[in-house]
Amino acid sequence: MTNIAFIGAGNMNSAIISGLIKKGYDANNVMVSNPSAGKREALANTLGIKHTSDNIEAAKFADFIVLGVKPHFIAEVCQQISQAMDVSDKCFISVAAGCSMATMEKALNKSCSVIRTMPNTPAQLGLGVSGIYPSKNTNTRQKELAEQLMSAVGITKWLDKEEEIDNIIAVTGSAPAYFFLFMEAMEKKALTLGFTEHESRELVQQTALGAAQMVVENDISIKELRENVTSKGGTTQAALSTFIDGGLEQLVSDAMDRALHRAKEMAQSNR
Ligand SMILES: NC(=O)C1=CN([C@@H]2O[C@H](COP(=O)(O)OP(=O)(O)OC[C@H]3O[C@@H](n4cnc5c(N)ncnc54)[C@H](O)[C@@H]3O)[C@@H](O)[C@H]2O)C=CC1
Ligand SMILES: O=C(O)[C@@H]1CCC=N1
Repeated sequence: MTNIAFIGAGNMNSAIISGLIKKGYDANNVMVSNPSAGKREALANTLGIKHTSDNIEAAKFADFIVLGVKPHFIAEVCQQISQAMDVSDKCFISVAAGCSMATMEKALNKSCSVIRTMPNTPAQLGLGVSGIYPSKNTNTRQKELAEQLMSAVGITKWLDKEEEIDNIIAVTGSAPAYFFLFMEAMEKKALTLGFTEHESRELVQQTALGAAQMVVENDISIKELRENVTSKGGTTQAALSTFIDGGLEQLVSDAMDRALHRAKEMAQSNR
């Protein structure tokens, strides 16, 4: 089994590591590195993986290095590692939004393999979606490993162009938060209707789960599923017309455009 190092013990790397270990990847082959001890130790204690505060130690341990730090730290971490060792046989896989392949390749200063991936936090449950875009220097074995890593935590979509990573951010990377925002709003309203906090959450989460599962298990379109709930002149139609009159579809489209645009802006400032 290949040793994998995760640089950063934050939300995204934790989600991937949890998913990977749940899928049966040997914890002895996984090391996480993070400067502060709290999240790193909690993760290591829960999952039995190795941990360190030293990125160099983690990078020496592994051939496959997952960069899960904020986008503006990616180049700095690449530089730190490439200055400390020969990285030519290593594969760097970045989960960062808004940090380009060119920026990483420059910071690594070697023609090693770099892969950009864009997962999302449902990876924690094995229900993630990851876009994957490999550099020209990535060999078949490294691509297979990337596929093994990301498919352990959900479905994968290999991309032909780097720009498509930004589209994936808008459609899946940021998108769990869109649904959470909607569920939060429903939960708040349920409270005002007299349900307890526990009841409000349970009612909303079960409805969201049921709706998502209906989409998964039915061959009919999402539009048709919606129409099946909507009796003519009934309560659902009354609710939906409020969303439609409020411009929900345009709002969603604008929000996704904003995510896309922000990814490009970040890539410029993280050069
Ligand atoms: N949270 C999400 O839903 C998603 C996040 N991403 C990407 O994942 C990356 C990380 O995001 P989050 O996990 O949300 O952030 P986070 O803030 O939860 O995690 C970042 C972690 O990196 C650590 N760190 C900071 N500097 C470090 C260094 N020099 N060496 C090692 N560790 C260091 C921090 O202590 C922190 O634990 C970002 O680049 C983001 O674009 C991608 C897809 C989804
Ligand atoms: O908000 C962000 O920038 C990251 C990338 C996708 C999800 N979270």
